[in-house]
Amino acid sequence: MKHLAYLNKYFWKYRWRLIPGILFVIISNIFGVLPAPVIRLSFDLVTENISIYHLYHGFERQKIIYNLLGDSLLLFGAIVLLMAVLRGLFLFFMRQTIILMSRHIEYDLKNEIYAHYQLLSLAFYRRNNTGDLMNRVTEDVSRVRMYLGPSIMYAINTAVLFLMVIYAMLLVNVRLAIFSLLPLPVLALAIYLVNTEINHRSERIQERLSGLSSFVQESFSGIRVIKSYVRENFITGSFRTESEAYKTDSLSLVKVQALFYPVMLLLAGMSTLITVYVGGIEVMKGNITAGNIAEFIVYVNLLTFPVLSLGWVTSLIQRAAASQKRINEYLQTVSEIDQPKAPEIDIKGNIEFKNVSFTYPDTGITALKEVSFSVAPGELIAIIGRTGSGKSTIANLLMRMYDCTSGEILIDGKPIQTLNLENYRAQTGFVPQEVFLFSDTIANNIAFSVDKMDMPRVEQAARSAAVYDNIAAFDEGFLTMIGERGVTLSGGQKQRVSIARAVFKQPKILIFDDCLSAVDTKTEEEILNNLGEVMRGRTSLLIAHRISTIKNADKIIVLDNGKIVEQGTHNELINLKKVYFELYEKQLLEESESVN
Ligand SMILES: Nc1ncnc2c1ncn2[C@@H]1O[C@H](COP(=O)(O)OP(=O)(O)OP(=O)(O)O)[C@@H](O)[C@H]1O
Repeated sequence: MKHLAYLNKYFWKYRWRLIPGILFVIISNIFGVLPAPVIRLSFDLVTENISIYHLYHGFERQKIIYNLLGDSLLLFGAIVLLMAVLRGLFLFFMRQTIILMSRHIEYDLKNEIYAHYQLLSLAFYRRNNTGDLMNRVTEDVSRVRMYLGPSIMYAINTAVLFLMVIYAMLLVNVRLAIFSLLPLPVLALAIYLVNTEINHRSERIQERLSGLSSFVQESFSGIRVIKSYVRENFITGSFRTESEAYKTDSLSLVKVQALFYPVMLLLAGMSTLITVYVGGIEVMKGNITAGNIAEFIVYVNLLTFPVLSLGWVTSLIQRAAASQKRINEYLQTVSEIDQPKAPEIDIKGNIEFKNVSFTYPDTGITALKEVSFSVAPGELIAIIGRTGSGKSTIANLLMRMYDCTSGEILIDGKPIQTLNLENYRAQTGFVPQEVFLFSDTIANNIAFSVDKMDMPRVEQAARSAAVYDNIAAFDEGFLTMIGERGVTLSGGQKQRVSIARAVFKQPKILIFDDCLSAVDTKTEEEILNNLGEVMRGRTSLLIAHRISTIKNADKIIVLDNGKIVEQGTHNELINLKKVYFELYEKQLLEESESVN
């Protein structure tokens, strides 16, 4: 329950919906209880007057008594009807305030969680899977809403009604009151147990369902592999097994649900039965009137639904508390990357790594060891090395996706951690190794860094990335949709759109993480020539595997197993005749073999 206390700030925010809501609950219950004494009056009226009516048998007066009785009953009926209408009206207001409040809070909470997600570091996203992150904004928030809306509403309703009805019952007859209320706690407990079991089984079904959809999603994504390995039958079989488990669980849920209504009706019926039996004895003793029995039956019926909802509400609150606990875990997670409130400055592009070592927090892999190098503004630095040698890690640290474990990274002589993070990232263009494009138009993908579209700049960026002609060849040009429901770009086209996105930003520092691997050497040359223009006056960091890509760099760093093993210009490194030279020879050999 303490986890739900987090939501109290929202109750305060929406207090002018909650307080009238509670008032409407009270008023609607008054109109719910009042018909009971009216019904008692009308019952007693009939029983008392029926003998007088018979007494005047054969007399003119009998008709008058009959009419009088009829009129009075009609009046009582009209009063009961009016009360029901008024009760309905206030129930409507109650929903309009409390349920609406829950929807507003649901909206606020979703936004709060999502905004918090945006602040969290890359390491957080590595630690948690996407499905789990999504569930907290959707499923968990929906469960919390059930607490904020229906649970609170029914809980208040039950409390108010209980107080009113039990007070009214005790006023009439204590013994009858105790007897008629006796089965209700049993009813509440039974409903709670059945409900818990229903929730338990529903949860299992939900897990099965998400397992099933993940399975289907993965098999559709990997359909090419499935077909080429002729595994369709195997996959269909696996799907059938998953579906079978889902069916079995669904059937077991239906069995428990089938129990729900009979148990409820049986126990509610017991209350009425006891009321009539004990009430009858009390009438015979002369303690109460027959009208009181009718009145009590109305009371018992009034209490049945709140008692039912008590079990339901308890399990809803339990589920909401578990969900809020999960939500709080994320909301209380703070990003490892702190964002200092430093002033915004224009960076020049001087980069210096001083004895930088880095260990990935989630895996404990030390990816960089005592790395030191510096780049002057406007220089092009290239990094080459075997896979897993730590090249992308340098790019990650430079984008401040992580902070280094030891050593220091200086930008224009200032430690990177002291810079205004948003301002710094806004002046840095990053082309990641794994291309990611949004399901949107090509133009919007390229102009992702700005709110307002600038078509000439988009076209220029596309030219620099040597992808302009490809885009122009599409029927809708830059307005072509890409992604799930749009055209599928080739690997090389995607890489170039991704480059155009970074170039569009016109940043002070450009980082290309192995982003020319999917283009042929001719296109690579074209891109590098174009980028030569773009990169003038900007510091660039080019990560690559091919020496042809980087040989014109001002400085080349050769990484091996997280350490810098050589650094210098292409000619200097060739003259060293060590690691770089060997790599060069090997690549030349591979090229001449592929030509032959
Ligand atoms: N997000 C991560 N979390 C944990 N470990 C990581 C992460 N990214 C990389 N590593 C590990 O760090 C080491 C260096 O990886 P990195 O991606 O920097 O190499 P790379 O030189 O860019 O390789 P490639 O050329 O294959 O892209 C590897 O051992 C890798 O397994």
